[in-house]
Amino acid sequence: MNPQERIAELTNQLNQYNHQYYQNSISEIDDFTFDKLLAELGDLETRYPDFRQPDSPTARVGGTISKEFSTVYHRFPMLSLGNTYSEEDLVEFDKRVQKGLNGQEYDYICELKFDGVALSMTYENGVLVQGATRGDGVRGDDITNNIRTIRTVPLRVNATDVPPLFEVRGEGFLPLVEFERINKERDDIGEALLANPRNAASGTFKQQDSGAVAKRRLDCFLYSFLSEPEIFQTHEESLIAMKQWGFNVSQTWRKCADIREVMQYINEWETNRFDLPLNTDGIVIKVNRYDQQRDLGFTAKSPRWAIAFKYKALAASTVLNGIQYQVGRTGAVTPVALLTPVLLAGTIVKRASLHNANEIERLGVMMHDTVFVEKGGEIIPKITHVDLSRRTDLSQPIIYPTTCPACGTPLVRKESEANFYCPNERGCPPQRQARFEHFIQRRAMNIESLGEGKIELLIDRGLVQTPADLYSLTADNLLGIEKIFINEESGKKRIVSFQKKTVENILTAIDRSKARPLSSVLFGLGIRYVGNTTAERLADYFGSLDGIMNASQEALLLVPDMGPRIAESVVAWFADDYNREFVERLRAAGLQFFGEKKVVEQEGDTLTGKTFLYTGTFANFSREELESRIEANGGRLLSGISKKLNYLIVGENAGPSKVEKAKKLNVPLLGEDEFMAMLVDHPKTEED
Ligand SMILES: NC(=O)c1ccc[n+]([C@@H]2O[C@H](COP(=O)([O-])OP(=O)(O)OC[C@H]3O[C@@H](n4cnc5c(N)ncnc54)[C@H](O)[C@@H]3O)[C@@H](O)[C@H]2O)c1
Ligand SMILES: [Zn+2]
Repeated sequence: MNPQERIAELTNQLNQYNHQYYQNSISEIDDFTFDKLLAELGDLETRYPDFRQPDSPTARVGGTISKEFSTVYHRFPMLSLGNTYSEEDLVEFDKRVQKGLNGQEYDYICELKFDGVALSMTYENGVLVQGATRGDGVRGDDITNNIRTIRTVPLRVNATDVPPLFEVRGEGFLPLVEFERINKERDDIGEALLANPRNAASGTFKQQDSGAVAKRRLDCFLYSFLSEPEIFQTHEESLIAMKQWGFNVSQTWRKCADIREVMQYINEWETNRFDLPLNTDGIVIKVNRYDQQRDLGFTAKSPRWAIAFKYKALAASTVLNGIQYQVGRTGAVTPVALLTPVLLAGTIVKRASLHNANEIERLGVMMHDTVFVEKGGEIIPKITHVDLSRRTDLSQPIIYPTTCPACGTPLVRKESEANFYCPNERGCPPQRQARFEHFIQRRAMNIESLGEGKIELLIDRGLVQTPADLYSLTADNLLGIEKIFINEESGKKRIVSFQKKTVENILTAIDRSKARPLSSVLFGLGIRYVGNTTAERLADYFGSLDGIMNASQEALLLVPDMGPRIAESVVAWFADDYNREFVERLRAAGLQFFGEKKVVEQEGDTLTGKTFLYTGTFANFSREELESRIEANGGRLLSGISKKLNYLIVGENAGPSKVEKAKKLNVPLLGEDEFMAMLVDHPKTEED
């Protein structure tokens, strides 16, 4: 391939990766490879400037704006950062700075490079008035409502010494524990898992429903302050002041007198960064003094006074000795690689995740291969590739099981799903075990004193078959039973036994669980896709388990935010005699089958069969009032604008993108007065 063709190819390829990454929150390749390709393109363009393409990703910030949000123009451009993975390049950077400053003294501020989404927040008279994404650097998406859900972002700054108009910038992110929690919940109800915290954060910030955004506890670290005129002399001053004003500034930054101290900072954080509550992919080095920053200036894409040093993902090479196939509650089979123990980022790694059968195929990995494992954002490291140079005759193809490793039932693969499933829902031991664990969890029946091997023991002894059996347990059944568990890896023994105190605690917890609300009971049943929130909505809407159990798919779809996939799953679950019998036994045990029906009393039926959505604020209703009036008069709320929408109610400060979209789809717009008129059942006049 000649240089011209290579330049065209790289431009095209990188623009596509950018599109996926920024618009769809998907990484099609890893960052290191992306950065290598981008550097290759940059080199080629320097050598063959005539072949550079007008849309080259080397000269532009990678993102764009989207149609779903209104567009805002940044007062100061939001740029990218030059990056490097090598210390030599850093020394080069330092030389350029030195030269650019003509022998002046300077120092650096080092910060960690937080791996999330760049955010900009504007404050007027101390009040947060706008929050935006970086977009293409010049314009971004107005995501103010979503940014308001971040607890650590002050809605108002109470200090008297802030300028009347200023902007702060930072990195919005999903904390690692939150990422793990969401994925555990998703796994629990059979939802596809989120790929990594960065892409999850990016996808969350772009959601239309800020209520849904609030449920994911996003956070943000601030690293920049902008105002005109400038009120600080140095970046250091700005970090200190922002912290004092109540902004969330990570206290991991450090002032460094020269590039040697910068290197030291880099080395210290190489492994320490894994103890932070979020992913970091490097550090950012900034010239401290603002006047010097100004002297150094910008390229089209990034400041000349800063650079990002990125850590290569920490990798180690080891041998794949075996694969353990784990079966989850929904029957999904997940392969886990068993490795010769190896030290990686300060911890001994023995296992790595392999996700699913596709992943094994993609990697082309064979048993006894030497493989590279990397610690990325996730807690469990992953296998990134095979060291083919070390493949020997010992390597054996991996034969993915066709039957369940736990119960021997032939596995099935549903269309459009990457996982194989064991369909033996009832008899398969790990599935049964996981069903118990789901049932006793805090957000369900809250009998967590039964955890850690106790359920296993009860099942072993034949004391329980289904969670309904818990309600017939007596002290006589339980007292004194015990089992010794031996950890396969460490060989350590653990004794689980039911002593008097334990038995009392468990029986009390079981008894108390009878008072758990309807929504918890419903969640505890373990219906696929019925998470906590869905269970609450169903309970609020129907007010009784029988109501839900006997509802048709159409009736279920009337519940706010209910989609066909969930409705189908609910109907199918209750259609099963085995499940019905389980439910009847829970009823007999005295669980809560009734709840408070929180759905508003019917006022009238003038809106029957019509669908609504609203935008903006209203003189006569709060959001909640508006919603309940729609429902009380037989109407139904939709969560987005589509052809199915009959009316968009438009209030003050309505979202222009919603209005535009409605117009495009010919959805009629209603003013507040027009909507109120619809609520009144017009009496017939004498003339008709
Ligand atoms: N895997 C893929 O498909 C893919 C595609 C596109 C981009 N990428 C990755 O994204 C990078 C490009 O993204 P980019 O243009 O946002 O550049 P960048 O992420 O390398 O650097 C700029 C960003 O760093 C962030 N940042 C974090 N901590 C900071 C701090 N303390 N101070 C200042 N900024 C801080 C800011 O959000 C800023 O916008 C690429 O180098 C690549 O690694 C990956
Ligand atoms: Zn099975």
